[in-house]
Amino acid sequence: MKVTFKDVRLSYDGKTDTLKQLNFTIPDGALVSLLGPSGGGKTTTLNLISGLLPATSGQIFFGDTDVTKQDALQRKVGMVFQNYALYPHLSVRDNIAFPLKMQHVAKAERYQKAEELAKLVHVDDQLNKKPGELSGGQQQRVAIARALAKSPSLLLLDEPLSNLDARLRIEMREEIRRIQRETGVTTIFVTHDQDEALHISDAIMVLNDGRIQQFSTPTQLYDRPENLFVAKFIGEPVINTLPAEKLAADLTNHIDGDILVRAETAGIRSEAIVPNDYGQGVLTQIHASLHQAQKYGREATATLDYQGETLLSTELAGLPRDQSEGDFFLTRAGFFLFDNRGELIYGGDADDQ
Ligand SMILES: Nc1ncnc2c1ncn2[C@@H]1O[C@H](COP(=O)(O)OP(=O)(O)OP(=O)(O)O)[C@@H](O)[C@H]1O
Repeated sequence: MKVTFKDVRLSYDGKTDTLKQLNFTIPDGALVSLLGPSGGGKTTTLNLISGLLPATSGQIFFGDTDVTKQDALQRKVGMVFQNYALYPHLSVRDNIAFPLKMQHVAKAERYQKAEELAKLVHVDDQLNKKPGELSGGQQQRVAIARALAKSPSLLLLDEPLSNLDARLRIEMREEIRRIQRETGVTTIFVTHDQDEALHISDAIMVLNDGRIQQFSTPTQLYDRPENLFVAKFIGEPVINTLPAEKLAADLTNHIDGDILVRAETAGIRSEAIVPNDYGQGVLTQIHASLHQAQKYGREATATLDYQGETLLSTELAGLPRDQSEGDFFLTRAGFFLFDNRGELIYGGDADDQ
Protein backbone atom coordinates (compact mmCIF):
# COMPACT_ATOMS: atom_id res chain seq x y z
CA MET A 1 0.00 0.00 0.00
CA LYS A 2 1.35 3.39 -0.98
CA VAL A 3 1.57 5.89 1.91
CA THR A 4 1.49 9.65 1.36
CA PHE A 5 1.95 12.44 3.89
CA LYS A 6 0.80 15.93 2.86
CA ASP A 7 1.97 18.77 5.09
CA VAL A 8 1.67 16.62 8.20
CA ARG A 9 2.51 18.36 11.45
CA LEU A 10 2.51 16.93 14.96
CA SER A 11 2.61 18.85 18.19
CA TYR A 12 2.43 16.98 21.51
CA ASP A 13 1.89 20.08 23.63
CA GLY A 14 0.00 22.34 21.24
CA LYS A 15 2.88 24.84 21.27
CA THR A 16 5.99 23.38 19.64
CA ASP A 17 6.02 21.18 16.56
CA THR A 18 7.71 17.82 17.10
CA LEU A 19 7.23 17.06 13.41
CA LYS A 20 7.28 19.94 10.97
CA GLN A 21 5.45 19.76 7.65
CA LEU A 22 6.27 16.22 6.59
CA ASN A 23 5.73 15.54 2.91
CA PHE A 24 6.63 12.17 1.44
CA THR A 25 5.41 9.16 -0.51
CA ILE A 26 6.38 5.61 0.34
CA PRO A 27 5.84 3.47 -2.76
CA ASP A 28 3.69 0.35 -2.64
CA GLY A 29 5.70 -2.79 -1.89
CA ALA A 30 8.80 -0.99 -0.61
CA LEU A 31 10.85 -1.61 2.50
CA VAL A 32 11.61 1.79 3.97
CA SER A 33 13.66 2.59 7.07
CA LEU A 34 13.14 5.60 9.28
CA LEU A 35 16.64 6.41 10.49
CA GLY A 36 17.98 9.13 12.72
CA PRO A 37 19.38 10.07 16.09
CA SER A 38 17.38 9.68 19.27
CA GLY A 39 14.57 12.19 19.51
CA GLY A 40 14.59 12.84 15.76
CA GLY A 41 10.94 11.84 15.34
CA LYS A 42 11.10 8.27 14.03
CA THR A 43 8.62 6.68 16.42
CA THR A 44 6.32 9.69 16.22
CA THR A 45 6.26 9.36 12.41
CA LEU A 46 5.58 5.62 12.66
CA ASN A 47 2.72 6.26 15.12
CA LEU A 48 1.21 8.79 12.72
CA ILE A 49 1.34 6.21 9.93
CA SER A 50 -0.26 3.53 12.11
CA GLY A 51 -2.98 5.86 13.41
CA LEU A 52 -1.93 5.43 17.06
CA LEU A 53 -1.33 9.18 17.04
CA PRO A 54 -3.60 11.72 15.26
CA ALA A 55 -1.89 14.35 13.08
CA THR A 56 -2.16 17.91 14.40
CA SER A 57 -2.68 19.06 10.81
CA GLY A 58 -2.17 17.78 7.29
CA GLN A 59 -3.40 14.68 5.48
CA ILE A 60 -2.36 11.04 5.36
CA PHE A 61 -3.30 8.78 2.44
CA PHE A 62 -3.11 5.01 2.05
CA GLY A 63 -3.23 4.54 -1.71
CA ASP A 64 -5.79 7.17 -2.77
CA THR A 65 -7.82 6.93 0.44
CA ASP A 66 -7.59 9.71 2.99
CA VAL A 67 -7.03 7.87 6.29
CA THR A 68 -6.21 10.98 8.36
CA LYS A 69 -9.27 10.49 10.58
CA GLN A 70 -9.04 6.69 10.77
CA ASP A 71 -7.70 4.97 13.88
CA ALA A 72 -5.13 2.16 13.96
CA LEU A 73 -7.75 -0.58 13.66
CA GLN A 74 -9.42 0.97 10.65
CA ARG A 75 -6.05 1.41 8.93
CA LYS A 76 -5.41 -2.35 9.34
CA VAL A 77 -1.67 -2.06 9.94
CA GLY A 78 0.43 -4.89 11.40
CA MET A 79 2.83 -3.76 14.10
CA VAL A 80 5.92 -5.29 15.69
CA PHE A 81 7.68 -3.69 18.63
CA GLN A 82 11.09 -4.30 20.16
CA ASN A 83 9.64 -6.14 23.17
CA TYR A 84 7.64 -8.59 20.96
CA ALA A 85 4.55 -8.33 23.24
CA LEU A 86 3.61 -11.99 22.71
CA TYR A 87 0.99 -13.58 24.98
CA PRO A 88 3.06 -15.74 27.37
CA HIS A 89 0.29 -18.21 28.20
CA LEU A 90 -0.57 -18.92 24.55
CA SER A 91 1.26 -21.34 22.25
CA VAL A 92 3.07 -20.06 19.18
CA ARG A 93 0.16 -21.31 17.07
CA ASP A 94 -2.37 -19.40 19.18
CA ASN A 95 -0.23 -16.29 19.31
CA ILE A 96 -0.03 -16.12 15.52
CA ALA A 97 -3.73 -16.92 15.15
CA PHE A 98 -4.81 -14.45 17.85
CA PRO A 99 -5.68 -11.47 15.59
CA LEU A 100 -7.86 -13.82 13.49
CA LYS A 101 -9.62 -15.10 16.61
CA MET A 102 -10.46 -11.49 17.44
CA GLN A 103 -12.04 -11.27 13.99
CA HIS A 104 -14.04 -14.44 14.71
CA VAL A 105 -12.36 -16.43 11.96
CA ALA A 106 -13.19 -20.15 12.33
CA LYS A 107 -10.62 -22.21 14.21
CA ALA A 108 -9.60 -24.52 11.33
CA GLU A 109 -9.07 -21.56 9.03
CA ARG A 110 -7.08 -19.51 11.52
CA TYR A 111 -4.86 -22.45 12.42
CA GLN A 112 -4.21 -23.11 8.77
CA LYS A 113 -3.18 -19.47 8.29
CA ALA A 114 -1.02 -19.62 11.46
CA GLU A 115 0.77 -22.68 10.11
CA GLU A 116 1.38 -21.04 6.74
CA LEU A 117 2.81 -17.96 8.43
CA ALA A 118 4.92 -20.06 10.83
CA LYS A 119 6.45 -21.69 7.74
CA LEU A 120 7.09 -18.31 6.15
CA VAL A 121 8.99 -17.04 9.21
CA HIS A 122 10.62 -20.44 9.90
CA VAL A 123 9.07 -21.31 13.26
CA ASP A 124 6.85 -24.14 12.01
CA ASP A 125 8.71 -26.59 14.26
CA GLN A 126 7.86 -24.49 17.34
CA LEU A 127 4.08 -24.26 16.99
CA ASN A 128 3.22 -25.97 20.29
CA LYS A 129 5.75 -24.11 22.41
CA LYS A 130 5.07 -21.10 24.62
CA PRO A 131 6.98 -17.83 23.92
CA GLY A 132 9.07 -18.34 27.08
CA GLU A 133 10.58 -21.48 25.52
CA LEU A 134 11.82 -19.60 22.43
CA SER A 135 14.99 -17.61 21.75
CA GLY A 136 14.75 -13.84 21.20
CA GLY A 137 15.07 -14.27 17.44
CA GLN A 138 12.34 -16.92 17.37
CA GLN A 139 10.05 -14.71 19.44
CA GLN A 140 10.60 -11.88 17.00
CA ARG A 141 9.72 -14.24 14.11
CA VAL A 142 6.46 -15.14 15.88
CA ALA A 143 5.70 -11.45 16.44
CA ILE A 144 6.18 -10.81 12.70
CA ALA A 145 3.96 -13.77 11.78
CA ARG A 146 1.26 -12.49 14.14
CA ALA A 147 1.47 -9.01 12.62
CA LEU A 148 1.02 -10.56 9.16
CA ALA A 149 -1.96 -12.72 10.17
CA LYS A 150 -4.58 -10.15 9.25
CA SER A 151 -3.01 -9.54 5.82
CA PRO A 152 -2.22 -5.97 6.91
CA SER A 153 -2.13 -2.95 4.65
CA LEU A 154 1.35 -2.19 6.02
CA LEU A 155 3.86 -3.89 8.27
CA LEU A 156 5.34 -1.44 10.78
CA LEU A 157 8.38 -2.40 12.83
CA ASP A 158 9.66 -0.21 15.66
CA GLU A 159 13.30 -1.05 16.50
CA PRO A 160 12.42 -4.76 16.16
CA LEU A 161 15.99 -5.99 16.54
CA SER A 162 17.29 -3.89 19.39
CA ASN A 163 16.84 -6.62 22.02
CA LEU A 164 18.87 -9.15 20.03
CA ASP A 165 22.60 -9.77 20.20
CA ALA A 166 24.84 -8.57 17.35
CA ARG A 167 24.90 -11.84 15.36
CA LEU A 168 21.20 -12.43 15.65
CA ARG A 169 20.48 -8.86 14.60
CA ILE A 170 22.30 -9.47 11.33
CA GLU A 171 20.50 -12.77 10.77
CA MET A 172 17.09 -11.27 11.57
CA ARG A 173 17.54 -8.20 9.41
CA GLU A 174 18.14 -10.50 6.43
CA GLU A 175 15.06 -12.45 7.46
CA ILE A 176 12.93 -9.32 7.57
CA ARG A 177 14.13 -8.51 4.06
CA ARG A 178 13.31 -12.04 2.87
CA ILE A 179 9.87 -12.10 4.49
CA GLN A 180 9.11 -8.66 3.07
CA ARG A 181 10.13 -9.80 -0.44
CA GLU A 182 8.09 -13.00 -0.19
CA THR A 183 4.94 -11.24 1.02
CA GLY A 184 5.41 -7.99 -0.91
CA VAL A 185 3.85 -6.09 2.00
CA THR A 186 4.92 -2.45 2.24
CA THR A 187 7.14 -2.36 5.32
CA ILE A 188 8.31 0.57 7.40
CA PHE A 189 11.09 -0.05 9.82
CA VAL A 190 12.37 2.26 12.59
CA THR A 191 16.02 2.00 13.50
CA HIS A 192 18.84 4.17 14.78
CA ASP A 193 21.39 1.74 13.33
CA GLN A 194 22.57 2.95 9.93
CA ASP A 195 24.18 -0.36 9.09
CA GLU A 196 20.83 -2.08 9.53
CA ALA A 197 19.03 0.53 7.43
CA LEU A 198 21.67 0.58 4.69
CA HIS A 199 21.61 -3.22 4.35
CA ILE A 200 17.94 -3.95 4.03
CA SER A 201 16.10 -0.88 2.78
CA ASP A 202 14.88 0.09 -0.65
CA ALA A 203 14.84 3.65 0.64
CA ILE A 204 15.82 5.41 3.84
CA MET A 205 14.16 8.44 5.39
CA VAL A 206 16.65 10.28 7.58
CA LEU A 207 14.84 12.23 10.28
CA ASN A 208 16.41 14.78 12.56
CA ASP A 209 14.80 17.48 14.61
CA GLY A 210 11.35 16.62 13.27
CA ARG A 211 12.36 17.15 9.66
CA ILE A 212 13.15 14.84 6.76
CA GLN A 213 16.81 15.45 6.05
CA GLN A 214 16.85 13.16 3.03
CA PHE A 215 14.65 10.39 1.66
CA SER A 216 16.48 8.33 -0.93
CA THR A 217 18.15 5.02 -1.69
CA PRO A 218 20.98 3.88 0.59
CA THR A 219 23.50 4.47 -2.21
CA GLN A 220 22.33 8.03 -2.81
CA LEU A 221 22.50 8.81 0.90
CA TYR A 222 26.16 7.88 0.90
CA ASP A 223 27.17 9.08 -2.55
CA ARG A 224 25.11 12.26 -2.65
CA PRO A 225 24.19 13.49 0.83
CA GLU A 226 21.88 16.46 0.35
CA ASN A 227 23.16 18.26 3.41
CA LEU A 228 25.93 18.29 5.97
CA PHE A 229 23.82 16.51 8.60
CA VAL A 230 23.31 13.49 6.31
CA ALA A 231 26.96 13.56 5.18
CA LYS A 232 28.10 13.33 8.79
CA PHE A 233 25.40 10.92 9.92
CA ILE A 234 25.85 8.30 7.19
CA GLY A 235 29.16 6.52 6.76
CA GLU A 236 31.80 4.90 8.85
CA PRO A 237 34.43 6.28 9.42
CA VAL A 238 32.66 9.62 9.78
CA ILE A 239 33.31 11.95 6.84
CA ASN A 240 36.17 14.47 7.22
CA THR A 241 34.91 18.05 7.39
CA LEU A 242 36.89 21.27 7.23
CA PRO A 243 36.29 24.93 6.38
CA ALA A 244 36.11 25.13 2.58
CA GLU A 245 38.38 28.20 2.52
CA LYS A 246 41.30 26.08 3.67
CA LEU A 247 41.06 24.19 0.38
CA ALA A 248 40.49 27.28 -1.76
CA ALA A 249 43.93 27.36 -3.36
CA ASP A 250 43.78 23.66 -4.23
CA LEU A 251 40.30 23.92 -5.70
CA THR A 252 40.39 27.16 -7.73
CA ASN A 253 41.35 25.59 -11.02
CA HIS A 254 38.98 22.67 -10.62
CA ILE A 255 35.66 24.04 -9.38
CA ASP A 256 33.64 27.05 -10.58
CA GLY A 257 34.41 30.28 -8.73
CA ASP A 258 30.75 30.99 -7.98
CA ILE A 259 30.45 27.64 -6.21
CA LEU A 260 33.66 28.26 -4.28
CA VAL A 261 32.54 31.64 -2.94
CA ARG A 262 29.37 30.07 -1.55
CA ALA A 263 31.16 27.04 -0.08
CA GLU A 264 31.42 27.06 3.69
CA THR A 265 32.28 23.46 4.56
CA ALA A 266 34.05 20.73 2.63
CA GLY A 267 33.27 17.07 3.27
CA ILE A 268 35.81 14.44 2.23
CA ARG A 269 35.10 10.72 2.67
CA SER A 270 38.05 8.77 4.00
CA GLU A 271 38.30 6.72 0.80
CA ALA A 272 38.48 9.89 -1.30
CA ILE A 273 42.03 10.66 -0.12
CA VAL A 274 44.39 8.54 -2.23
CA PRO A 275 48.16 8.29 -2.66
CA ASN A 276 48.36 8.35 -6.46
CA ASP A 277 46.79 10.11 -9.37
CA TYR A 278 45.73 7.18 -11.48
CA GLY A 279 44.21 9.68 -13.84
CA GLN A 280 40.64 8.71 -13.25
CA GLY A 281 38.33 10.62 -11.03
CA VAL A 282 40.93 12.80 -9.33
CA LEU A 283 39.72 16.28 -8.46
CA THR A 284 42.86 17.88 -7.11
CA GLN A 285 46.18 17.40 -5.45
CA ILE A 286 46.93 18.43 -1.88
CA HIS A 287 50.16 18.79 0.01
CA ALA A 288 50.01 17.34 3.50
CA SER A 289 52.00 15.48 6.09
CA LEU A 290 51.23 11.93 7.03
CA HIS A 291 51.57 11.73 10.74
CA GLN A 292 50.11 8.45 11.81
CA ALA A 293 49.11 5.08 10.47
CA GLN A 294 46.94 2.63 12.34
CA LYS A 295 45.73 -0.83 11.58
CA TYR A 296 42.67 -2.37 13.20
CA GLY A 297 42.03 -5.85 11.90
CA ARG A 298 41.40 -5.45 8.19
CA GLU A 299 41.00 -1.70 8.44
CA ALA A 300 44.05 0.44 7.93
CA THR A 301 43.70 4.16 8.52
CA ALA A 302 46.15 7.00 8.25
CA THR A 303 45.76 10.62 9.23
CA LEU A 304 47.04 13.58 7.29
CA ASP A 305 47.79 16.99 8.63
CA TYR A 306 46.52 19.45 6.05
CA GLN A 307 46.46 23.17 6.83
CA GLY A 308 46.16 22.41 10.53
CA GLU A 309 43.22 20.02 9.93
CA THR A 310 43.37 16.30 10.58
CA LEU A 311 42.04 14.20 7.70
CA LEU A 312 41.50 10.49 8.00
CA SER A 313 42.12 8.22 5.02
CA THR A 314 41.52 4.51 4.57
CA GLU A 315 43.52 4.39 1.32
CA LEU A 316 47.07 5.11 2.44
CA ALA A 317 48.00 1.71 3.88
CA GLY A 318 51.51 0.61 3.04
CA LEU A 319 52.99 4.10 2.92
CA PRO A 320 55.94 4.56 5.22
CA ARG A 321 54.98 5.65 8.69
CA ASP A 322 55.38 9.31 9.48
CA GLN A 323 56.41 10.19 5.98
CA SER A 324 56.93 13.82 6.77
CA GLU A 325 55.49 15.64 3.75
CA GLY A 326 53.98 14.59 0.49
CA ASP A 327 51.43 15.03 -2.23
CA PHE A 328 48.10 13.27 -1.96
CA PHE A 329 45.04 13.33 -4.16
CA LEU A 330 41.33 13.90 -3.61
CA THR A 331 38.93 11.97 -5.79
CA ARG A 332 35.79 13.51 -7.19
CA ALA A 333 33.64 10.75 -5.71
CA GLY A 334 33.36 11.35 -1.99
CA PHE A 335 34.18 15.07 -2.15
CA PHE A 336 31.41 17.56 -1.30
CA LEU A 337 30.94 21.26 -0.67
CA PHE A 338 28.13 22.66 1.50
CA ASP A 339 26.91 26.25 1.78
CA ASN A 340 26.36 28.22 4.98
CA ARG A 341 22.97 26.51 5.51
CA GLY A 342 24.63 23.12 5.21
CA GLU A 343 23.06 22.38 1.80
CA LEU A 344 25.03 20.44 -0.80
CA ILE A 345 26.30 22.73 -3.58
CA TYR A 346 28.96 20.54 -5.15
CA GLY A 347 29.68 16.83 -5.45
CA GLY A 348 27.92 13.54 -5.75
CA ASP A 349 26.52 14.10 -9.19
CA ALA A 350 29.09 13.93 -11.93
CA ASP A 351 26.50 14.93 -14.55
CA ASP A 352 26.05 18.36 -13.00
CA GLN A 353 29.68 19.31 -13.14
N1 LIG B 1 4.17 11.27 24.20
C1 LIG B 1 5.00 12.32 24.06
N2 LIG B 1 4.74 13.50 24.64
C2 LIG B 1 5.56 14.56 24.48
N3 LIG B 1 6.71 14.52 23.76
C3 LIG B 1 7.03 13.38 23.17
C4 LIG B 1 6.20 12.20 23.29
N4 LIG B 1 6.78 11.20 22.58
C5 LIG B 1 7.91 11.72 22.05
N5 LIG B 1 8.06 13.01 22.41
C6 LIG B 1 9.17 13.91 21.98
O1 LIG B 1 9.13 14.02 20.57
C7 LIG B 1 10.44 14.00 20.03
C8 LIG B 1 10.56 12.88 19.01
O2 LIG B 1 10.44 11.64 19.70
P1 LIG B 1 10.44 10.23 18.96
O3 LIG B 1 10.19 9.19 19.98
O4 LIG B 1 9.54 10.28 17.78
O5 LIG B 1 11.94 10.16 18.45
P2 LIG B 1 12.76 8.91 17.93
O6 LIG B 1 13.51 9.40 16.74
O7 LIG B 1 11.87 7.73 17.75
O8 LIG B 1 13.76 8.68 19.12
P3 LIG B 1 14.32 7.30 19.77
O9 LIG B 1 15.32 6.76 18.79
O10 LIG B 1 14.96 7.78 21.03
O11 LIG B 1 13.14 6.42 19.99
C9 LIG B 1 11.39 13.89 21.21
O12 LIG B 1 11.86 15.17 21.53
C10 LIG B 1 10.53 13.33 22.31
O13 LIG B 1 10.99 13.75 23.55
